Amino acid sequence: MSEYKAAFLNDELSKRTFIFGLRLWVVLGICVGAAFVLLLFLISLWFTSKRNNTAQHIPSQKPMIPNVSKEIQEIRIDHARKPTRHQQQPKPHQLLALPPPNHPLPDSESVGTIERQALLLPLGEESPIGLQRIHIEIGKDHRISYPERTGGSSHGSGETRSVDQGSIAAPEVSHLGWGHWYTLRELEASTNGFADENVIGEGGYGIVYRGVLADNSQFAVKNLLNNRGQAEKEFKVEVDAIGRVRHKNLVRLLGYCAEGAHRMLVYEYVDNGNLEQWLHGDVGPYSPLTWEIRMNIILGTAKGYDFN
Ligand SMILES: Nc1ncnc2c1ncn2[C@@H]1O[C@H](COP(=O)(O)OP(=O)(O)OP(=O)(O)O)[C@@H](O)[C@H]1O
Repeated sequence: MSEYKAAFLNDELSKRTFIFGLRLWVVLGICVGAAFVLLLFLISLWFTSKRNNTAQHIPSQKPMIPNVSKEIQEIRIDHARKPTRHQQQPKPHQLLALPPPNHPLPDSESVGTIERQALLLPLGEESPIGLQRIHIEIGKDHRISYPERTGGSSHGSGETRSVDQGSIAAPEVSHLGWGHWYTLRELEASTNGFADENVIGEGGYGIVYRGVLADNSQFAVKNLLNNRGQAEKEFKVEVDAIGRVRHKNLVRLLGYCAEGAHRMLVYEYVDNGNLEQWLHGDVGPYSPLTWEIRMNIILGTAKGYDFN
């Protein structure tokens, strides 16, 4: 019986069809192959659409990866006044300028070759952005000369509004060795009087505001809290450690303001958010930080801590 069936099947499959006279088993084979290819195609389509949906869940206000807004150049500073290793420890937010994936990281040797460099502008020069700057020369005694100040704090809201003209005194801090001295009035004007809507963050030592200069460039100014003289301490450490150093993994300190009891630090503005936001913030169901990016963050952080 089974032999009969096999012979019958053989006969049937060997019959020629109307499709180019091909035998039935050939046609069936072609159909099975085509169905298999179609199935593979549909599966790949499904995977592609799933991936696209995932990408759409990532918030659009943030870039896919924390790109470097711009490269921070290294500078060479005076060896004799090189801060101690302890002083140079940058804080996490200062490592915001993260290297993009595949970006070659600086080797610590190239960063560590530090020499004297004149960084500062002539005394009393009026800057193109309308801010009067102090000029400090890295010289033998590292002293700072202050231009004659006229006028004082005049507008704005927030805690600095209470500062009247009479309370504006020459900074008591000297021997800073570096920096641009901004007046309280100038910083008030560019932060809309330290308005709440200009707040971009708050740390353990003070509130950070976004400021906009006349040429539309932005900066970040940290108004140091003065709890039991903490502002003065933090101010000195920050200016001494960061002020004279430029490194691609460190946010650059542009200058400072020291008037009366007020101590403020002016940084370049880095619009990348902070590391905590990227690691623990609302970035959607899937973090855009790939392992490669995470490795670069870790390496960049380590390099930032070790740029002696
Ligand atoms: N230069 C900057 N550009 C843009 N945002 C900044 C800048 N500096 C600070 N911020 C924002 O302000 C927040 C607070 O910064 P801040 O330096 O005061 O605190 P911190 O470093 O996070 O903590 P702490 O000072 O207590 O160690 C940062 O997390 C960051 O979001």
